[in-house]
Amino acid sequence: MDCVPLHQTTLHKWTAYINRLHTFIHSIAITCMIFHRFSSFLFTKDSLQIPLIPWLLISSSELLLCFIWLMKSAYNWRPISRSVFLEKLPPDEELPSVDVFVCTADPVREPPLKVMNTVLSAMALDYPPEKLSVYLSDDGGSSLTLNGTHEAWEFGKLWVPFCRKYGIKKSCPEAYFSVLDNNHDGSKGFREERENVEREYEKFKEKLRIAGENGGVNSSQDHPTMIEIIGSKDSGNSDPGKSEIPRVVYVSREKRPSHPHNFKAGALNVLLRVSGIISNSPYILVLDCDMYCNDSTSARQAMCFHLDQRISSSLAFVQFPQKFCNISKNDIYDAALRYIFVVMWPGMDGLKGPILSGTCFYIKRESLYGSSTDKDMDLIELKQSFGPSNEFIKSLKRSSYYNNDGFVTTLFQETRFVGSSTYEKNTNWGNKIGFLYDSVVEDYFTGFILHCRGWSSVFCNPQKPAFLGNATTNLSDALIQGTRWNSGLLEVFLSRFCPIIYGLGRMPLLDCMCYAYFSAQPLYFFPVWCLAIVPQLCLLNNIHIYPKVSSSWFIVYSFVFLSTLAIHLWDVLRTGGTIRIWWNEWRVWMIKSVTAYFYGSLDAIMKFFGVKEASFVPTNKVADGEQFKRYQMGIYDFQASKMLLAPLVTLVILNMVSFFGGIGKRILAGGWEEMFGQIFLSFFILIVNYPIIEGMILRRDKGCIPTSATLVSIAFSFVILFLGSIAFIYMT
Ligand SMILES: O=c1ccn([C@@H]2O[C@H](COP(=O)(O)OP(=O)(O)O[C@H]3O[C@H](CO)[C@@H](O)[C@H](O)[C@H]3O)[C@@H](O)[C@H]2O)c(=O)[nH]1
Ligand SMILES: [Mn+2]
Repeated sequence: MDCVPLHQTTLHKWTAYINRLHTFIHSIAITCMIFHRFSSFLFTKDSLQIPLIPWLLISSSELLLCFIWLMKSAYNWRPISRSVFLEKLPPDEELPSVDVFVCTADPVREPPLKVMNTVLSAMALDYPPEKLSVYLSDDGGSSLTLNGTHEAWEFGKLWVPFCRKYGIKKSCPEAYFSVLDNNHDGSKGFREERENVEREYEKFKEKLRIAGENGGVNSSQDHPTMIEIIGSKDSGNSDPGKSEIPRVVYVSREKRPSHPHNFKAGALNVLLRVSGIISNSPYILVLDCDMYCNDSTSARQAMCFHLDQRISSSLAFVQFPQKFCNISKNDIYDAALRYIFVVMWPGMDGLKGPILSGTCFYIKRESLYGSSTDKDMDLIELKQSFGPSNEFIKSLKRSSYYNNDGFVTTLFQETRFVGSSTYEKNTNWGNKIGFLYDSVVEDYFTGFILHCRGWSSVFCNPQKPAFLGNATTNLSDALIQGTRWNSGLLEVFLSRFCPIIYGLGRMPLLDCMCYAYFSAQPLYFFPVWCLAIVPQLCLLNNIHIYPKVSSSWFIVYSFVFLSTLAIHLWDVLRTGGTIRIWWNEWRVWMIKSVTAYFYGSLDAIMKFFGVKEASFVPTNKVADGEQFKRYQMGIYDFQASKMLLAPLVTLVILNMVSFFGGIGKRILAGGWEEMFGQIFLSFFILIVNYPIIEGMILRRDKGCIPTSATLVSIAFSFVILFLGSIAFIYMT
């Protein structure tokens, strides 16, 4: 059979050349720098005489920065982009079926209306409806969500045919009705129908609102399995092959306090089993409850890769970028995670493919079943891996099937069985099959193991965002979320699956470096903390740690500094960013290093020593009006816990003291040449973190830094300064 190419790949040759050249030059510079750092300490008796402890801290920081930079350079090696040929897809009858998994966990932090919009947007995907099933996992076990699903189904009966009839791509009702549609304004029939659907949508919203007001409280940690195939009773559709709207299944797995439920990964694995028994589609779209489909053609786009015979056999998943509808122009918290989706993922796409990113991906079911589906496994072995359900084991060998009315009670019982909290006991779920449990960033870890097993992935980043979600738009939420991610990432780094060790030999070196960078990234906290404290204390105590301005070694250090700034600027500008974004990303990086990376690392280290258990606080999806306004205006909102603020403010105060103190001393005692590097470093830290100074001194609104946090930080800074001076007097 002829192999029709369904997509095409473009290598960004010039970008790759420039990147590689930079990597080469920068490597030479950092080698010189490290050489100087060590030789000036060990051999020469020149003017750089640093006491042992500061030297150790500074040199290990520099080494760590170099190591992380080296890993990161792999992302720049071979950036590509891709485009698809939708018109070359096989006819609808030949398309494989798709199961959509939507996860929700908490009706308060994740309002049912949002979740239902996601469900509806998935129901209205531009795909044969009989080949589409939408599964909603409700970890909260909330009657509000179940009730909402019923209402969504009712409204879906109107919404889905409406989208199909008029080819509406923005298939999320809330998003669709919030903009005036001028594509179709000519036809009167359309306008009438749109008005009618909009009225029904308002009614639907009202019903959810009223239910929300009267809703009871459920125990999200302790409830039985609850599975319902919505609308199966009243579908009245004698010919399921011709159904108008996709099947919707509500799944709330059993949760008991005595059994670990493994958070989102656990929920997804239950969906894998339940859907295996019900529809067993070969491809699965995974969505977070706040990520709606913004372009209904995404399933077809994904099929342009999954069905392209040049790559399909080893392709595990097609990852779309996470994009957000609530990002402001300045995006002061870098909530869009811009760098990840515009620089890193396209870079990995040129290698074995991007990292699995939690949501917005179409994955091949088979890839999640590990090597256990080998044909020659017998029933006992299969049951040891997959658990005792016969029906589920049967599904492993059977291709997808759709039976609406043929769905009998015994099968239904079986779905409840596979959703029970003890089902996975002594099986390979979460360990070798399904989404993996070893890290709270189940996406990163599962993707890593898939790549280790030889699967590849593809990054599909169309002009029109295929999915849109809600990003965290306040400092507190962003840092709490970042702490969880970084804890999970470092957890992998510290485990036996550490990418640079486990990955080597299982995947190409460059991919290995990309994975290593990601999991080592929380360690940025160490150099950032050190370089924001040690040179400053040295400055105040007349110890110089960088070469004199007139020395040629000074050029090496300056070059490393400027070249790091420059390559980042190049990355931002070549991907359509601005200087402002570049500067902003620096600031966010520093803020995160001091807080989220730091606490994330602490968390991971405590888990490593068994002092702490894994936890997953779902991110808040309800925006505070005032905070959101400030975010939109580009004004930092420092309403966060002291635990998050104190480190930031302390370091800023410390740098203010050392900057002004350092200059004062130079005026009195001279020594500008030796101390220039350190004075500049403090200056740089201060201008990058200017909003913190502003929030502490100049602002008096609700989002400013609370006086109590400032006082605590002043106390901390004095302790550090005091300890620093004692240590230096003692050492020198
Ligand atoms: O016990 C849980 C906890 C969470 N979730 C769901 O998981 C999703 C992601 O949770 P969220 O609180 O939104 O976390 P984020 O940090 O925003 O999520 C990012 O990071 C996660 C890994 O930490 C990935 O799984 C996500 O896809 C990615 O968007 C949401 O739909 C939740 O409802 C569950 O189903 N069960
Ligand atoms: Mn989220």
